[in-house]
Amino acid sequence: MSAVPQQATAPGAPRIAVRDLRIWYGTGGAPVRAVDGVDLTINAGQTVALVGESGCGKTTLGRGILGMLPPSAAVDGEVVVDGVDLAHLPPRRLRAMRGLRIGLVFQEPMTRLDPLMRIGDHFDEVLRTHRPKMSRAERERESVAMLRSLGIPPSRIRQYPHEFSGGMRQRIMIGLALVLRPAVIVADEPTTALDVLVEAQIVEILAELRRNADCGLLLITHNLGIVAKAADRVAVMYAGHIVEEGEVDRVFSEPAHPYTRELLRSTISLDTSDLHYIPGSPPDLSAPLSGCLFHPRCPDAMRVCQSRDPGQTATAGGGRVSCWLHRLDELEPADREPLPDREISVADEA
Ligand SMILES: Nc1ncnc2c1ncn2[C@@H]1O[C@H](COP(=O)(O)OP(=O)(O)OP(=O)(O)O)[C@@H](O)[C@H]1O
Repeated sequence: MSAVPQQATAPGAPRIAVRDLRIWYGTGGAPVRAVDGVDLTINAGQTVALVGESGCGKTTLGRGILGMLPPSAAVDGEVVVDGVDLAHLPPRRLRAMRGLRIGLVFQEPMTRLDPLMRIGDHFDEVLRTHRPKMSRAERERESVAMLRSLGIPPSRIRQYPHEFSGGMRQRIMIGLALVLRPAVIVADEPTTALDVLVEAQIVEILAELRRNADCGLLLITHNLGIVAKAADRVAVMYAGHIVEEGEVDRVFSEPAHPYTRELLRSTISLDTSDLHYIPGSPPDLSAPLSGCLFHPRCPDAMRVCQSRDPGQTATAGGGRVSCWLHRLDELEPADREPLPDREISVADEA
């Protein structure tokens, strides 16, 4: 497969910086704090995977970055893309930025491609809207180059979406996001609707994208196998917070947070027939707990964990973790005692 077109941003320069982002949904009762003080940076050419159990806020964070939240959501904090804070842009300027600076890859491409439009016309429309000065010939050249870079023969440019396989349609979606050379692409579960073989192709494309394009990619996925193959860094989300972030290899081989460790254990392994799961369930985000939010389910919980937020501690390789186990030297002996009433939340599950 040939390379995705190159851009001029210095390798490793930040393309997006999310700072203290908070997103909550007003539901009539207490607000649901779906994203609660998230910091995240994605550099040029870097893929950051966002993982965590269902309901921990991954999609809300992705949509917050894209400025595509429902009207019931309120936002505070910063989403800085190439120096512009998107979280505080008026809706019209935000719409212009979206697509141009931030691309989006959806789970199910068929719902996003117009069945009555040829593939070439999809590319043409995107380029015409966002790059009005481009000539027709230039637009066609760009479209053909993009299709070729994604392994789709340019001869198919006049075909309709239904003439492509599911995997090819997803590649076309990736191409439509990439053709504008955005600073960052958000891909929310891009392989969920695909079979295993096609999923492997998409993973390869995402890995290729990481090597050759200089945009940043936020990859939201439940599939830790994909994270291992396609991401540079992983951010582990729990109850609206990023509890651990770091290089994929390091986080997977030496998870610093008990939640990360339990999440990794809960994936089905070919080496074992045991199916491990994390007892209990994530907290109600409209009535957050004090202290570390994972403490009711944490096998390592200490007394301090139920009352005091652990803040963030740097880990090796430029990572970070929010866990008192990494700040033991700051604790009194009484703080370090194991938490006696943890079984309550496990019983809740039953
Ligand atoms: N439109 C909405 N209105 C109110 N609450 C919402 C809305 N969307 C999501 N939520 C709540 O926000 C929290 C985070 O949901 P979100 O979909 O972001 O999690 P997720 O990690 O992406 O889950 P999944 O992996 O199942 O997609 C959940 O408690 C969810 O019920």
